[in-house]
Amino acid sequence: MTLLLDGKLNDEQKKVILNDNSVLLIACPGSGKTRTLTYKIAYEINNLKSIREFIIAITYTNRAAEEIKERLDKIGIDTKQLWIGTIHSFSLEWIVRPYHNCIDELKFGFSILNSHESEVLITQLCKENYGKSISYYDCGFFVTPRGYRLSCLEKEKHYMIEDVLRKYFDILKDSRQVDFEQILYYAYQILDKNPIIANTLKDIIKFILIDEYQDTKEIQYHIIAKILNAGKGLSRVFIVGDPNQSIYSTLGGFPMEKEELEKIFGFNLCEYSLENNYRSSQKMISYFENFKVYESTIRAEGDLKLYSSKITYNLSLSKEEVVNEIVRLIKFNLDDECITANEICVVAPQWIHLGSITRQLTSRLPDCSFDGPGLVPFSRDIDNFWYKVARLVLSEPSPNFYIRRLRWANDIIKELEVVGYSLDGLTKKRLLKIINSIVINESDGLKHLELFFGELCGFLNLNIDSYSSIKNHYISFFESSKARIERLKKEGADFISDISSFRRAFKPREGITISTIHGTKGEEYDTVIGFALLNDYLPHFKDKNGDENSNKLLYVMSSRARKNLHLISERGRGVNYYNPSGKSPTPNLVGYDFEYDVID
Ligand SMILES: Nc1ncnc2c1ncn2[C@@H]1O[C@H](COP(=O)(O)OP(=O)(O)OP(=O)(O)O)[C@@H](O)[C@H]1O
Repeated sequence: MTLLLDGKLNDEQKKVILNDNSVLLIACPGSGKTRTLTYKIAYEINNLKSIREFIIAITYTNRAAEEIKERLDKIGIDTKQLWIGTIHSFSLEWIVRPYHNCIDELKFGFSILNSHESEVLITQLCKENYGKSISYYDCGFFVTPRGYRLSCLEKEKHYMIEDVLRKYFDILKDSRQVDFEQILYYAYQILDKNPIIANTLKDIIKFILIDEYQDTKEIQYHIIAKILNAGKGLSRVFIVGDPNQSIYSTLGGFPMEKEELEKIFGFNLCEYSLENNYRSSQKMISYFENFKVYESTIRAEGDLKLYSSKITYNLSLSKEEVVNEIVRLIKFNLDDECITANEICVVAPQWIHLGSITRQLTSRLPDCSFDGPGLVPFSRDIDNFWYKVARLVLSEPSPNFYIRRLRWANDIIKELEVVGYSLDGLTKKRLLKIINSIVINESDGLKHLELFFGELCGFLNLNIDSYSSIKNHYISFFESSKARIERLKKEGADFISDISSFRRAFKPREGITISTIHGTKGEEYDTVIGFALLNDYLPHFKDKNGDENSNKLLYVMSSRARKNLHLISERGRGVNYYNPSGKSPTPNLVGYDFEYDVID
């Protein structure tokens, strides 16, 4: 395939792509996983024998799916026979929607409860039944082939949570609603009880890719296994990830062992690894290798291989001095290291520390802009029809985004077709033109969208009262966005309801990023500044596997940095009667004997 000769792939990557068997690929940080996946998909699309065959690529987030789609567009690959998205979307589109009549609870139809609606319902049940003893945040659960498991680490709360969830599931059953986790459960049940369905799917699905397998849940492996098993080795799989970066174990994610994968799939996997890191300096790699939980080889191969990284660790500051120190480090990176603001990321282990630091940094560095945590004023529910429309309303109609926006317009057209709206010659290009032509003069973001949607419906002659799912999505989009804006305003983000905050969600990354460590998964920056690296936060005080999980988080955080890394374990946080000197530094950092740099 000539595409593989375009010089963008190294020999390791090429070998993996050209392997025509099923593959397990362990890819170290910065080894070009996304590039390898993109070319592998291109290669497999090229090898399909019939127009009825499909390739399925399962990504951890919708954002990763978008990125791969865009890269395929760029290299000119026709993606008609590719389906790419999260396991939830796959399970819904390919299994639960087409075969819901195999499940008693769903056979008379069902609707999807989005995460906001689920939060409202569980919050109400907690309050009604247990006052303030438990909250929505205690009630996290994930499904397994044998039923659901709670993610709350406080065992003494479990009997209350189980009671609330029982009531919650009963309400969902009576109202024929399904939440996100249940999509996986029902998909598994459908395949498990009806082997003929897996048999039909295996004839269409010739190849399945799973990205970030280290964060894949047991039930997800088993859903895929049902299809592969039916194929008796004729449908192939390509699994890629890095066990050292498995940071979602509380949500049930884990890297399944090769032997176990082979057992459930019913065939052998060829194991490969990508060991060249194109991101970081050798010094940075040597630093983060210390946090490895699984053995692996990592070689610096990028342009920054010999870069003289600054790696600092400060444990003497008080919490009152943290902002000053972060400002000093940002200025050092901007002024002395000539690093741009876009390439700096400030991280902490938990959300609670980020709101106030964003506000303080914004006022201390007025010339810098910040891409803060959760600063998106509407809910990003990818399955919501009006979210899909909002993406087009809020993104810039520039040539750079034309292909992406055309694809988004196509998603809307498909959705309109599904609900039975007569398209009457409406194409994606025409829809885009209509949207680009609408002008609304309203600075409040939600009002702006309301007016825009109204105009658009007028143009399309679309009466939303005639389409129940579109109407429900409308209500849900505005209700969840209002709730989100209220919460963000309470946290001090007064500017959040302005249309400019809405638009920012679809602009390329701008300014200094502020994020949790989890939120930096898959990202890369020149400089990473980590603070609140303290015992109880990292590792979390209830984490029974704290030592291993804190190593993995430190590994993920440090491996995002290309050039510089600055770590801070400040004193004086969490001071109380029993703990007058506050939380101590993260043990895995204090115990690491490294010759840190000092920046005067
Ligand atoms: N063959 C190659 N030659 C040179 N650079 C490459 C090659 N493959 C990938 N890269 C570059 O390496 C960098 C890291 O790639 P990418 O972000 O895909 O890594 P990753 O494996 O997903 O990392 P992580 O698991 O840490 O998120 C990117 O800047 C990418 O352009």
